[in-house]
Amino acid sequence: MATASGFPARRAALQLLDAVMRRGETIEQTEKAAMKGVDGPADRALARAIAGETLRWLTDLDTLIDSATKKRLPDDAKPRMVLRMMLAQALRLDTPGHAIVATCLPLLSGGPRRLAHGVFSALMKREASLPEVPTLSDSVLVRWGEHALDIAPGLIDPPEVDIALKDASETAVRATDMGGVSLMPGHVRLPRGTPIEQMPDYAEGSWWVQDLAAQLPARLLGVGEGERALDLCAAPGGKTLALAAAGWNVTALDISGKRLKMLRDNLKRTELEAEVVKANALTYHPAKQFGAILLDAPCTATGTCRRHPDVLHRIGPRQIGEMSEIQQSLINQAVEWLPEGAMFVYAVCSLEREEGEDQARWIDATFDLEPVPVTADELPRGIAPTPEGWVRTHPGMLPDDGGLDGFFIARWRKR
Ligand SMILES: C[S@@+](CC[C@H](N)C(=O)[O-])C[C@H]1O[C@@H](n2cnc3c(N)ncnc32)[C@H](O)[C@@H]1O
Repeated sequence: MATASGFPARRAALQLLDAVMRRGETIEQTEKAAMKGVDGPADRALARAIAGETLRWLTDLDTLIDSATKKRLPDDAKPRMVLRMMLAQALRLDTPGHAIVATCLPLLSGGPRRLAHGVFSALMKREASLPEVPTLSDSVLVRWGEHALDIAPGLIDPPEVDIALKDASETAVRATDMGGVSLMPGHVRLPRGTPIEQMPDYAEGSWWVQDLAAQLPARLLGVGEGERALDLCAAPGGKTLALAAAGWNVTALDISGKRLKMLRDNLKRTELEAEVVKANALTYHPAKQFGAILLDAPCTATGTCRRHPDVLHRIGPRQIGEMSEIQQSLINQAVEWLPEGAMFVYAVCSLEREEGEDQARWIDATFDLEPVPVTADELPRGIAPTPEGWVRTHPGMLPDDGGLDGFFIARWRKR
């Protein structure tokens, strides 16, 4: 069988899915290798979309497959993965059936093509469909508990594109000019798929891409008026840019040279300034004192499940446990460096209680820090602080405005 023109994109999607499901890797880690031989941005976007939709709807796709097979296909069997991809294209991307068959069955060359073809055709014939809202896996349902059913509708589609403005006084004008809407001063939301880097004023540097929830931690430190702030896990720099734009004299520290290169590029494009330090925060010795420390800690990133649905299948108790230990080590360091009266903001883009609420309780119980509760007027309309004065966002919030990422944020002052 000659391979159809869309075959390389499907092969790449299969490799992306294999990397996530079998090896627990992120899409980003594997993308470069998987995309070899895929020509052009449209085909690369297609490969990403197939993998993304498959991961987002995996539980429901499996239910359909199981309803059409006499003997259950093992979870990691190649025909199951190819069938998941085929159905995701038919039911989520509106790809015509003949194109799906022509580009996906060759992925099973030398294998059970007839079985996959038969299952796919049977499901198409009976007009199989997906539920309105993706069904979360049992392990995610258990972890997210009472929030799970609220979060799931936020996963139906990939998110729109949020940008943060360097100058919040331009919010209304920019929103109108760019065809977006603003959910708080300094924020503009653009339609899904907006080709950011091709926008006429991208190079001008008066804004950067940053989810609405990710814009909150730096804002909670207020304006800097030239005071020193340490952005402790800073790269690629979204929060460094926000702090610098708010008048802080920022030291941006990160362990990753590759990610710091992105941070430097971001500073250059936006013409903002920060001292950039490549160091391990756990062994670093700051030579100066800071009026504020922002710890946007490394985490499982399950709050970014709308744009990175691989987290729905890669993350489990082991990763959550490892991350919460690292977070506590980083918190220990940060608190040690806080002079009296200095502010401390802890943030994670995670939906896991162990990385968020439990860490805040541990901080309260362990250190001599005074909680500084977040107030409703510091947050977008429709998001309220928790009774403890923390911020907990998740993708099911602001449903009429397109949702936001999951973040946990809390604030203290050194007594
Ligand atoms: C959640 S990301 C930070 C995102 C960033 N604040 C932003 O807004 O763009 C966590 C960062 O922590 C860094 N990191 C992890 N362990 C570290 C350590 N021991 N010391 C310094 N940075 C570390 C990672 O390289 C990663 O860039």
